[in-house]
Amino acid sequence: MSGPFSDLTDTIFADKSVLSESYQPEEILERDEEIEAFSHALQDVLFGREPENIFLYGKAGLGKTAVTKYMMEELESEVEVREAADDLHVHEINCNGKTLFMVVRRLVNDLLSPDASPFPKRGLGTGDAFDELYAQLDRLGGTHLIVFDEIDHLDDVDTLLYELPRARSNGHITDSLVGIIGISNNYTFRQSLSAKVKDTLMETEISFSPYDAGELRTILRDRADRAFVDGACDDSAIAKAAALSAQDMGNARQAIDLLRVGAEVAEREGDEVVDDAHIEDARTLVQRGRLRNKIRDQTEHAQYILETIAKLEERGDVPARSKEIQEGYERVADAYGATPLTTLKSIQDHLSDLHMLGFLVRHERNKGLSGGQYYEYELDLDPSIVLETREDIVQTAD
Ligand SMILES: Nc1ncnc2c1ncn2[C@@H]1O[C@H](COP(=O)(O)OP(=O)(O)OP(=O)(O)O)[C@@H](O)[C@H]1O
Repeated sequence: MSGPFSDLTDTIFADKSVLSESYQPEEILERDEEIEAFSHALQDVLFGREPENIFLYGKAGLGKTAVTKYMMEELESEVEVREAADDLHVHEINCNGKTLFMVVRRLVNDLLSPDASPFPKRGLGTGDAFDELYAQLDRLGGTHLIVFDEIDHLDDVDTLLYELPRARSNGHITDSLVGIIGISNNYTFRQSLSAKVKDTLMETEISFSPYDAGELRTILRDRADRAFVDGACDDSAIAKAAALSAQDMGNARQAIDLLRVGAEVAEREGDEVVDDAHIEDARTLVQRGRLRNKIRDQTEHAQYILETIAKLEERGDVPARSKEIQEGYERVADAYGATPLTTLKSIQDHLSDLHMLGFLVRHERNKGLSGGQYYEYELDLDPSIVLETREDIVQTAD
């Protein structure tokens, strides 16, 4: 019997998971200098000495997390064979959206013995959480490396960076050693710290620069060898994905995404080899995906305004003045059962924000001799993206 799946065979992918976000490469390519600096900073761990603090800086997708995971695994296996090294414990925590209390509490809970009850969410303060953290570190002993991802997002990072690195010299811990590894997208993070912390924090800084097209080609070729059936991906497709990502931000995640989506396009079209044209299509799809997310991030009323302009645009009624947009917006908001914003000024504020965010093009008009100046607006993206995204949002809300 033949069904919808019976004709499907995988002629392109040998192991698609190699192109997924969760895949951890066995080998890190094109980051020799960063790995060298990282090993140097970590070497004290092998001799049972207090680790250096390490801060990694760099924009998204430049390998900070991949390199850190790789270094931690390599260090863990080296520690096993070194007599002078203490037991090594690695802890990882993402600081985005967390308070200092939440972060310290999470660490305490990671360290507690499995039968102990978790540190309470309420009733105790950050000082109590630090006391418990120190007690647990000493209970376990050994060396603890704590990786704080997105450390610049932490609310009271000054306290963390004042307390933890000095825990031993201040006598809070005696039987354990602690090192901090901070990861941040923000190069000015260090400048934002208080003078007290800046003066006392001794750290090694490692900065990750954007990959160039050649480096991205090496990374992609290695992934492609594992991900695809032999001969299923043209070298020129790899070069194209590398070049497009290098032109943008030199982001390896983006380059890998282009390759994966390009291969999916080829597969859908029934082609057996991924080529440049598939990568071009992938770029359009990825860009559309990014725009959709950007639309979803807008407030409800900003989205109604975008939807209004998209509808005006489909009827050929753009560029439009804010008064016309307001009339359309009121109908759109009503249709969703929402109470529309009432003043023209609030619509104009939204329009100005949406223009700043790159959603709208704004034209300045003068009324000639009668004086006065006003603006007209139209979308700076395909109206179908706005309308489709809105439809999706409405459907998932139902
Ligand atoms: N040098 C490299 N060799 C192999 N794979 C890499 C390399 N650099 C990055 N990657 C891959 O690219 C993707 C993004 O890298 P990673 O998550 O390490 O970036 P990041 O700098 O931590 O970015 P973010 O701040 O966005 O988390 C991952 O899939 C990672 O495996």
